[in-house]
Amino acid sequence: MATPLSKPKLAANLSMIFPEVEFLDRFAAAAAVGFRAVEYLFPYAYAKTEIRARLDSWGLEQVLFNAPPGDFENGERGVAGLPGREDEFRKSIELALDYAATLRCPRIHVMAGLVPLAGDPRRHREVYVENLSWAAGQARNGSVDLMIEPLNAKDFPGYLIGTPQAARSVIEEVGARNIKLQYDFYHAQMTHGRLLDTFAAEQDLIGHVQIAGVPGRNEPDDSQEINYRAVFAGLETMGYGGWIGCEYRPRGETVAGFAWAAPYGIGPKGKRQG
Ligand SMILES: O=C(O)C(=O)[C@@H](O)CO
Ligand SMILES: [Mg+2]
Repeated sequence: MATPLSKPKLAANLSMIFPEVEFLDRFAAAAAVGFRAVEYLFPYAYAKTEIRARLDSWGLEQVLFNAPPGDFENGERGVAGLPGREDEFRKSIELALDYAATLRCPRIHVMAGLVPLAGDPRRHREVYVENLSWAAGQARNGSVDLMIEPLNAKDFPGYLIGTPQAARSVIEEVGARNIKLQYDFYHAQMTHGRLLDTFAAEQDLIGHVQIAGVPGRNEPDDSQEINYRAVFAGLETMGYGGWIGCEYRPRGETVAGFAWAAPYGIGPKGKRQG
């Protein structure tokens, strides 16, 4: 059995965990079980000062959120790679950077978007590279890194970036040091497996990590395909010291599902990670 990573830096994904309480109350819930950092999809329905106040009240660090993704409710998954949406993209980055400054958040996930069946993937990729090049310049002023994340094709059919290799080729073409890869072990297992090998191959670009069990995207525990004790041990061996977002859908009540996280100080008796 792999030795647990001595102290994986776990961040609570407030879009997925603690659905029992309202969004703004999830900050308190995360702190109460021992988290000291949070991430989530979108803050834009709330005043940035209100979120800042929650972070301060509970002594939490904001480590990631997403740029506005287009019409998310109606299925859009980002506009960065959508031809004809360049103005909207620029406004979305300006808004995200404004929130990032107040939330003191060093990372923004920029979703690429879906290529329609009749679309030309090469054209979408071209627009994606152009948009990211512009956004990287804007983000550099605020010392923010922009993340791009390969998403699996079962949950996100048509998503422009499906593999770490595709992400790498975009990042290298943009050539900006503040564009990084968000490596989500859930999507990686759903798409290609060989998790630690592929992580090692891309590690020079990786700026953030997320986890969930496969196949259900539930708690990352022993009932699921991925052995996270081995993953955490591998990350430690490779010297990954960044945040690990807990981006999963609890099967039941969130706190009752934290048995997997107890060795890392998260749970009903969770003490704050040092
Ligand atoms: O679904 C994921 O995985 C994410 O990290 C989101 O930011 C995109 O839906
Ligand atoms: Mg993810």
